[in-house]
Amino acid sequence: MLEKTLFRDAMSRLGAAVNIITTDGPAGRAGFTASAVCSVTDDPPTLLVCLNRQASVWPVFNENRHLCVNTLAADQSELSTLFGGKTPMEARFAAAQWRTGTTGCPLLEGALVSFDCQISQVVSVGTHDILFCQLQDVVSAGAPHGLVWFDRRYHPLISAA
Ligand SMILES: NC(=O)c1ccc[n+]([C@@H]2O[C@H](COP(=O)([O-])OP(=O)(O)OC[C@H]3O[C@@H](n4cnc5c(N)ncnc54)[C@H](O)[C@@H]3O)[C@@H](O)[C@H]2O)c1
Ligand SMILES: Cc1cc2c(cc1C)N(C[C@H](O)[C@H](O)[C@H](O)COP(=O)(O)O)c1[nH]c(=O)[nH]c(=O)c1N2
Repeated sequence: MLEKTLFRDAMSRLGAAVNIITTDGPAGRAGFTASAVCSVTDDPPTLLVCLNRQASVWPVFNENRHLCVNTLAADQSELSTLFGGKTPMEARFAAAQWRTGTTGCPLLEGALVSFDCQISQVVSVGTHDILFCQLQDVVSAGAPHGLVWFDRRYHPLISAA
């Protein structure tokens, strides 16, 4: 089998949007940073999120069955680091402004776009769960200045006027 480090080095060459995945419900509120997010199908509108089952947030997402994918703007990289592990949950949420989406999940103020979803299917592969998420609502912001995780660093993505 291919060395884990070889795989990670290769994957570091794939630029990806940076997202904060949030949830709220019977198991409480939680959020984590994810770059493993991808469109699946537009009928029904579905995306996927890969979540490590070792993450402290895993039991919360597993019980709530709803999540919101908040795609970060160029000026939100510090928030990504905060939600990227180890920080207590209250401190993560205290660093930004939120409102409640139609599913009850937290929507991040200033995000490029927020996909409010119901988890429709879960498939476990190795260390991760693939969460298939059916869209219930979508909220887009104005200026699309994005944020990309590439070569183990953040890069602003500025849309030409
Ligand atoms: N898909 C993921 O779970 C994922 C993705 C990015 C970053 N991370 C976390 O952030 C830390 C720092 O990442 P980095 O990009 O600076 O360096 P890294 O060398 O750990 O990772 C390089 C790339 O490999 C992939 N990757 C990393 N950990 C993975 C995992 N456990 N499962 C599947 N793919 C994985 C991602 O595409 C990542 O950008 C990682 O150690 C990891 O804990 C996890
Ligand atoms: C840029 C970037 C990108 C990702 C991550 C981190 C960072 C910094 N992390 C790790 C994830 O955010 C972290 O494991 C969770 O915050 C859970 O950490 P705790 O277990 O709560 O400390 C992550 N984890 C995951 O399960 N799927 C993913 O796609 C990603 N992507």
